[in-house]
Amino acid sequence: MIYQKVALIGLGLIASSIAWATKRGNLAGQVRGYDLSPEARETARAIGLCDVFDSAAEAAEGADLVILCVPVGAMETAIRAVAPGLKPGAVVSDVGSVKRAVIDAVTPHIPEGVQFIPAHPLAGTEHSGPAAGFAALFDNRWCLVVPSPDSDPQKVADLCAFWEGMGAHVDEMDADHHDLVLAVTSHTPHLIAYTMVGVADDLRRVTDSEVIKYSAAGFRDFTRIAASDPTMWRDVFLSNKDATLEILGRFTEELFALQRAIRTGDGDLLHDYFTRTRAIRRGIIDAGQDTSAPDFGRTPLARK
Ligand SMILES: NC(=O)c1ccc[n+]([C@@H]2O[C@H](COP(=O)([O-])OP(=O)(O)OC[C@H]3O[C@@H](n4cnc5c(N)ncnc54)[C@H](O)[C@@H]3O)[C@@H](O)[C@H]2O)c1
Ligand SMILES: O=C(O)C(=O)C[C@]1(C(=O)O)C=C[C@@H](O)C=C1
Repeated sequence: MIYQKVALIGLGLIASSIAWATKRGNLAGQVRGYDLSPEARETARAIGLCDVFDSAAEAAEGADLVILCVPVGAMETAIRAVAPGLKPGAVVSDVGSVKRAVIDAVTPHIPEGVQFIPAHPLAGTEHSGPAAGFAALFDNRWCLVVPSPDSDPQKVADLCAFWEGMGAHVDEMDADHHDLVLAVTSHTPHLIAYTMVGVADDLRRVTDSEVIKYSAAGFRDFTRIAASDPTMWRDVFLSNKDATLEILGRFTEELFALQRAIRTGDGDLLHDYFTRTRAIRRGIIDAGQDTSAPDFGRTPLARK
């Protein structure tokens, strides 16, 4: 057991997965939780997720670790609600998909004697809410921990051990580098998926239901990603503006180059480009880093 009491603020996909994974690994004596939505609290109680309280302050009372599991734009409200009652020596962490904006929003509200050690598990699905979580979500996935120079090494080690206990591999990263890397690997790809599904939806008006009826596997993958939570992703893009716009600018330039190659019939350019990208994918698989197994325990039935 790593912590006596762990409190989860926001009981959605990530928090509910943390609750199940914590129980599976016997990592805490008690898991406490609160969600702003009365329906989410009711569902969490009904499925026996954790001890659910009717205020954030009560949930965080006496907790050794408080994890903010709310959308990035709600992190400040969440820390304000728990800060006055935090136990001296407690650690506050989060799971937000963006790190710099969360650090800027949360740090000013951390009381004396409490440490804020941000984290981000690189695992998720397109589902949300307390019923969407399952214990295996973090198995063999990365969790990036973002300590500051002031972080107590023992508290960082405990938080890393907690994530490892939930099945994750842990790495430490600087907040700005995290935001740039995630803009490439997660944020911009989501925006492209949202856009592609929007384009198909516009086209559907022309081709009736053909776009959906004959959708191939690649497009179906886009629709899965584009079904992700609108609040979460609105907040991600507004909070990681600079890095996303930088990567989107580069993406647009490449897209124009490929568009031109198609128009001018430059088959060599297209072939060279696709050869390069195929080598990247094969390199990932050869390095044993491919985690895109078809199901990967995503089904809620695998919860316990
Ligand atoms: N979904 C993913 O794939 C994924 C992966 C890694 C990290 N994240 C990050 O994890 C966080 C949570 O994402 P999720 O997918 O679990 O979202 P979710 O929509 O499933 O759950 C978020 C919950 O927070 C609650 N909430 C909102 N404001 C609140 C407040 N002030 N106090 C208490 N509860 C509040 C909502 O009612 C909701 O139930 C986000 O910051 C997101 O960026 C998500
Ligand atoms: O698999 C998915 O559904 C996800 O989009 C998960 C995903 C990702 O982009 O990989 C989404 C957002 C996160 O912050 C971390 C993980």
